[in-house]
Amino acid sequence: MEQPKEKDVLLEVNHLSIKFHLKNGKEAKVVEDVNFTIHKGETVALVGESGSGKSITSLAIMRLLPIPPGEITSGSITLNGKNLLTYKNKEMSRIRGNEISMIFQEPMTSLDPVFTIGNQMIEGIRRHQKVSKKEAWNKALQLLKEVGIANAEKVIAEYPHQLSGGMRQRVMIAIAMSNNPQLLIADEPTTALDVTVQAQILKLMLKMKEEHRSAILFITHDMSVVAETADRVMVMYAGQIVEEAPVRELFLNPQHPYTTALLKTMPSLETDVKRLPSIPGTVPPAYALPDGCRFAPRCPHALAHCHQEQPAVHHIQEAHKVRCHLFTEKGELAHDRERSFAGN
Ligand SMILES: Nc1ncnc2c1ncn2[C@@H]1O[C@H](COP(=O)(O)OP(=O)(O)OP(=O)(O)O)[C@@H](O)[C@H]1O
Repeated sequence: MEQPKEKDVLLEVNHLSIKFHLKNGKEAKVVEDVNFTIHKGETVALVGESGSGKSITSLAIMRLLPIPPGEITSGSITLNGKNLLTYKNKEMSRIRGNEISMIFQEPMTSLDPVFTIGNQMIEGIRRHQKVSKKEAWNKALQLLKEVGIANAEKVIAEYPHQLSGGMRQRVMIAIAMSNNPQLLIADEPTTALDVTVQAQILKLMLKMKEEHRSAILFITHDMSVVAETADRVMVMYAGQIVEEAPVRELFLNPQHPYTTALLKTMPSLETDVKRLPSIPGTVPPAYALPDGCRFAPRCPHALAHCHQEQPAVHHIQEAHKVRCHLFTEKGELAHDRERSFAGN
């Protein structure tokens, strides 16, 4: 993909921080000072282990966070220059399913079991477009064909439970694309499917994205999926983005020790899949974050300093940023860290 231009900015998340007020009186800082931009037509992956805050970030963009107990403590989420956080609920329901759509891991949670696929699709289309029932029906049928459902005339009259997991996810993609969204948020859309169907669904999402000229925010914990889909990658750890880079750059030149560790969890042709490494330790809970760098307790390169002070974000290159004490202000390896790397 060509270098995006400033005027092509679609979504801007600035200094977003979110906390949850827990029943035991504690506070959980689930997202902290998250900043990123998505350009028109771009596919951006948000990657990280379970519990890192990926879903909470996407729910905040959709304005679907449970508030309370959730609270957006700072920041803005701007779509086409307008801050979604200032919208009234009614205005936001016009944006949702229209300018921004979302696909979840488990389609049964979004599909209504008591309505046929056709009725659900028509409802969604007519909520945002002034078309007759007949026109909406034809559009639904055409979309089902576009997502590769061969017997669309039969499926349109069926109920969600009558379809396989892969078919339901195809239907969800058809519904998500039915109003030509500018941004599609896909939260682990293939995790529940078997490997062959996963590959088909990923291919289909990218095809639909091209045809409808949408951008995608792709949420996943799977680096292989990132390699196949994304233009740009953001790595999230314990509520913060710790590294961001174009996909090729991230895979060839990862800088954050967490990114390096995540990449090692990726199967390759040479790896024995049964012996795939996992990252030692776990993501700290958002109500008990460590002092200093949040990854320091698991980091093989951590020094005393890392356990005391939060690292700032450094630019390695224009589009490559990393939040780590390994780097000085100029984005160069810090002296003492250079020695630590050399020793490993
Ligand atoms: N309703 C809630 N109340 C309190 N804490 C919550 C709530 N929902 C999520 N969290 C916490 O927010 C943090 C981030 O969760 P989130 O679901 O965004 O992670 P994730 O990276 O998407 O993980 P996964 O891949 O498992 O979905 C976790 O520590 C989680 O326990």
